[in-house]
Amino acid sequence: MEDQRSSSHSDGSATESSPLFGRSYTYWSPVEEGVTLSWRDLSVYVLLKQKGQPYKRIINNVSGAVRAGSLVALMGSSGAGKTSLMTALAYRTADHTVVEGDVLVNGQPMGDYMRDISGFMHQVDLFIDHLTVSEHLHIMARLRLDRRTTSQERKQRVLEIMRNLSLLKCRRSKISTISGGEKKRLSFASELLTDPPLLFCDEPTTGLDSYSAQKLIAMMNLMASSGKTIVCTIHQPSSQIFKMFSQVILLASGRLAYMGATSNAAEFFESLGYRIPANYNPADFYIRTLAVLPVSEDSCKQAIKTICDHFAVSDFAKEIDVIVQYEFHMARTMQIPTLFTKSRSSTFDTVFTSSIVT
Ligand SMILES: Nc1ncnc2c1ncn2[C@@H]1O[C@H](COP(=O)(O)OP(=O)(O)OP(=O)(O)O)[C@@H](O)[C@H]1O
Repeated sequence: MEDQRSSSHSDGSATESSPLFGRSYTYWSPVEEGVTLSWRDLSVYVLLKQKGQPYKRIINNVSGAVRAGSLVALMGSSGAGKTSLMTALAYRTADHTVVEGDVLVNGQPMGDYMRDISGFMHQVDLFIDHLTVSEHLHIMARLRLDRRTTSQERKQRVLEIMRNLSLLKCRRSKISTISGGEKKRLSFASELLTDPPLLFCDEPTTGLDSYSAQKLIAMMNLMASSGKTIVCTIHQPSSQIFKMFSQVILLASGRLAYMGATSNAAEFFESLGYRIPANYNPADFYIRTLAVLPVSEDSCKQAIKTICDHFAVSDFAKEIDVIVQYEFHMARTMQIPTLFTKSRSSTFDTVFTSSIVT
């Protein structure tokens, strides 16, 4: 039987495959193989423009990995750092933001190519209201698809996307007249035109009724099972929607409170004495447990710190760490430089260590 870890090409060159993903490291092709995203010691800072406190740390030294074919829920109470972490992983941070740490995409340091291999669905839909659904998608196809794509191929792609996202029946409707659910699906469709292997979605279900939200996440789940990697920030998913996510990342005050299989989160919280009451939505329970309530701010912060500290040394964290270490080890073995620092301003170095507000 062939050894899964190593094989050789017809040209005799050695190939090392990840025992975790069966992926080759001798060439880099996220489109063919799906994307595994891994990050190590990632921190995000924002520029405050205040005297004496120029930077505030909003993501605090987190490491993690998301496998190809996963649908990941990035959750936490308001202000926990969900959007900040996701935009950093998507290489789409704002100018006033500094990201420190390493992010690898299938063992390669992330870079400007992220825009070519990933889609980003924004929380707020930006459309020209008087266009029809079909017109909007044709314009987006012209802008986003490879220049060599023929007009016939573009038409075909738009038709296929409308069919897959149940937009055919409203294709001739002006965007101003379609429903909230249809708008969300149109926004998602625009990101899917180029068929990116990696998708980031910022609160895709906000403003949707439960049926439309479930339908959208079910579509994402289907896409993930065909190999895409999809990361979503999400607020208050129903139990049914929450179960559709294979992995969950729980953030609290910029730290990791849990990351791993959605189905294992309850076990971790239970090990710390937080048992989900019967008939309670697990997603709501985690968010409540990690919320800082104004009436008991200090004790909430202490409880959150305890949870994050326990998670950092838990078996769940070790499991993730194995993947992260492996990805970085392979990058090192293949002599790929992993250092990644985005939008680091020249003033950053001089003020950095003395001025961080956490
Ligand atoms: N430009 C900024 N200046 C100062 N603070 C900021 C800035 N951007 C973000 N923050 C703070 O960083 C923290 C994390 O923000 P982020 O938007 O990532 O949180 P979130 O979990 O996505 O929140 P929400 O669920 O409310 O959208 C918040 O406390 C926010 O106020």
